[in-house]
Amino acid sequence: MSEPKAQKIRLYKVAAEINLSSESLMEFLQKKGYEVKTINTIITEEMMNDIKTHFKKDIEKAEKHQKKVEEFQKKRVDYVEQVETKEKQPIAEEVKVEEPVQVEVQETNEEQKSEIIVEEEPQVIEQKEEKTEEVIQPELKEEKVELQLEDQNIEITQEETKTYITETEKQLAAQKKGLTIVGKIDLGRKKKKQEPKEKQKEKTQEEKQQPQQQKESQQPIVIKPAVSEVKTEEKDAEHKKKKKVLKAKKKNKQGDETSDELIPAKKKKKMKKFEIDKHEVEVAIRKTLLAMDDSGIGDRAVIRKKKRKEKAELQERILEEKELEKKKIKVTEYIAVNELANLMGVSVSEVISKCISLGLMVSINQRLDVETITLIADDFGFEIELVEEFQTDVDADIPDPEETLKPRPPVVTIMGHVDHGKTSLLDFIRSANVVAGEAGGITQHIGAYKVSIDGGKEITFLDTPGHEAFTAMRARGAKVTDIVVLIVAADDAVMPQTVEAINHAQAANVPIIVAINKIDKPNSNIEKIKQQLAERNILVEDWGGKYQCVEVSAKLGKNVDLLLEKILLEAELLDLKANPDRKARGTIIESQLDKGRGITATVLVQKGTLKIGDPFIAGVTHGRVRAMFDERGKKVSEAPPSTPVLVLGFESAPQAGDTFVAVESEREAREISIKRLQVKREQDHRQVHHITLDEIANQISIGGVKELPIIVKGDVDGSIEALSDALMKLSNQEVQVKVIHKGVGAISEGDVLLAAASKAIIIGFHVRPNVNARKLAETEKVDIRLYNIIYDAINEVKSALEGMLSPVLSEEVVATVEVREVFKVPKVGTIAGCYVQDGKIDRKNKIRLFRDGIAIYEGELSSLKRFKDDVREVEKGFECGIGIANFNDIKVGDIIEAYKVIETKKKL
Ligand SMILES: Nc1nc2c(ncn2[C@@H]2O[C@H](COP(=O)(O)OP(=O)(O)OP(=O)(O)O)[C@@H](O)[C@H]2O)c(=O)[nH]1
Repeated sequence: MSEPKAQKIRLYKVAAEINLSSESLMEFLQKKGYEVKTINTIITEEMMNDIKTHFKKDIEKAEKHQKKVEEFQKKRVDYVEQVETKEKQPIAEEVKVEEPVQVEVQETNEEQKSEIIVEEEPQVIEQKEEKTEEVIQPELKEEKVELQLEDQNIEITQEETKTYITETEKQLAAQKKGLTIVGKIDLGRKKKKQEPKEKQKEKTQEEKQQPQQQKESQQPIVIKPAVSEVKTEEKDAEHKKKKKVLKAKKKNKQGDETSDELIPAKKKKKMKKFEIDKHEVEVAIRKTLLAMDDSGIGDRAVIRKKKRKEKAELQERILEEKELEKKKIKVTEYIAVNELANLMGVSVSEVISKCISLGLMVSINQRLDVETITLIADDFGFEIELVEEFQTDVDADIPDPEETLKPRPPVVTIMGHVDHGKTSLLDFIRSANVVAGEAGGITQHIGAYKVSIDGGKEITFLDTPGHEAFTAMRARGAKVTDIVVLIVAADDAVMPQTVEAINHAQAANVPIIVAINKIDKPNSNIEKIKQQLAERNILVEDWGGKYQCVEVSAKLGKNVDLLLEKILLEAELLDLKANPDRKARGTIIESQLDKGRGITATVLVQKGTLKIGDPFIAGVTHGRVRAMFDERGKKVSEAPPSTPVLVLGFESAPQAGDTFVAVESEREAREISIKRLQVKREQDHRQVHHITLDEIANQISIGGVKELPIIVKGDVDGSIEALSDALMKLSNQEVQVKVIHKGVGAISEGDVLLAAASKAIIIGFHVRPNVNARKLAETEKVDIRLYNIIYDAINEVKSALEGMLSPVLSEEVVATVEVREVFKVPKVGTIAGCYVQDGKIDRKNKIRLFRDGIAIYEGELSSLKRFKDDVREVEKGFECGIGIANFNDIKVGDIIEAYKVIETKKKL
């Protein structure tokens, strides 16, 4: 009992003590915010306080009741003592049979006590038993024997009751530890419930019989108490004792038929004092029993089992749903390959190879259509859910009625391997056009331009950068391109990127015109190129194929006009038409951050006519056309189909490849933009989540992958895409390059924070960090690298990656030297006179000293001399003097092996 309160007070016990079901108490505590899981939960002091406050009335009631019981008990004990004192006096003869009866009385009391104050019971019982024996022994032994024989049943009952009481007492005593709230009535009741019902019945009947027995035995017993009340009680006890024999007999013969009705009203009145308490107790017992019947131990176990089962089922269902949820990915149409891979938590290469197996040549940043996305997702066991916001009416590309269509210029993309002459060709065409057109116009790079050919015809060229890393741009080019000019240098050959270009064009079902360039070069071999193209299923016209072919010299401009003619011819065949009299619709070619003008983007209008003041939506951004410029920086007010224009008025930078749609009102534009942004945010969020998963998965499969997270910021969207693409391509099984963020604009504090959090480096292409970002980068130790040339960025990252690959250290023995003499030089130490047997020993070499074939020292040279001069190296066949740093124990016959450590960086 002296244990601290906080210990071992379990919920069910407290519940019992305040006459409450454990479940109700649990519910109460749970509502209070406690973590209560079972009825065995230990009640903390805090909980106890809450309980006390909330169940104040119940506790008070219980306490009141307890007090009453105690009072009663006290009186009872006093009375028993009185009786006992009297009995010990010579009234023995009359009270011969009294003892066992007294036990009976006590038994009844004990029962009550067991319900009330259990701790005291064992003593009471024992004492009384002893007393009984004591009294009996000197008295009529015969009777006692007879009584015992006759009363076997009763004796057994007594025994059982005692055992029961002792157990109850023990349990309660254990339960009582540390509890201050009394009110043990329920506990007793609880235990009582466990007692066979018959026994309870018996007891109740015994109790009920008492007055009757009293009545019956009243006459032969002479009792002398002075106070009438005590007298009555005494009589009661005596009668009970006497009647015990009768009762036992009765029991045997008639069973338990005695009822309350048989009790005379008078006696009942006299008993009232006890019966009030008794009644209360009985009511309480019945209540508790009723409550317990509802949730009896057996029932509770079943309920618990049921609940557990239900819980398990629910959890299983949740898990299943989660699993299903996991297998469901929300995508928007034209999601890029890498985004799709991230969403599915698979590697990009897996998605790409899946695309290839579907006959699609794709790059990392290439956007996919719904059908492809569905097919790929299905292959990886994912279900796709198309996010509607990206498919609003605005996006629905409703075909225009035939009669509204008018011819439009072809959009041409020049593709080819590096250095095969793309830029030269584009430049020649442009410059020739400039000369032919408006002289003096300053050519601006806007990613696309339109040229006018003699006869009023026009061709729009997409000026996609010619670097191999610009795969994404090419892919995007193919989406808006009507014709691809495949350029192959006649002095070179069909190269990997030539093949890639062919694949892209064919995948997009875009006709190809072959331009064999550099025919002015003496080593040019046109036929070889045609041959190689034929091997790739590109059979040129003069070889009997369908592909138009022009042999040009971009440098000299030779046959360039012919090429343009062929383009127009091809366009005619394609019968390119668009409705210029509708709201414009096009594609973002690239977006830039212009110092003076803010965010600008090149839009290639594909349908309708874009006018100044038009509200528009482009990807997740929107705006209103504030101004438009052509590639010469000339302001234009209208842009008909196939016209590239630099548009001002974007709210934020759009992405290359985004669809540009002019809408009726700015409000509509804003609403769609907000919706799209929400979807995008959700997607980004999910993507980050999946990247993490991907990382983990990869880490497991690869076994500790090292990775380099990168943030790419640049001035032009196209360059960013290309750079990111190229950087990600540097990934291999050992090192993963992850572009965790990319965007147009200066390097901001946000970028630095992101880099710090992700241990990423920032690559700025044509952009710089602002002052705050620079300061933050210094404190956060974030590496910001700025480049103006794409190659440099790629090469540096490549070397960074090589650095990350643990270098391979190897040794190379460079010389074997024999010690032939040993000199002790004061203040210097031991110098060995040596002969270089093999190789060439260098002053910087590391050495190992072998004696009898065993390496006894490893270290460095302290001196290397030829005669008296210090030398850097000594060659085979020469003598030299060698001093070993921190080592003097050199002996004649020792062999010095000189070696150097070679650190080989693993190449990607
Ligand atoms: N002799 C000769 N040289 C050419 C011709 N066309 C291009 N060149 C040269 O080839 C080199 C590469 O030409 P570019 O136009 O830069 O090639 P590119 O395909 O645009 O190269 P990237 O932009 O790096 O992809 C330059 O030095 C050009 O001068 C040509 O018709 N004849």
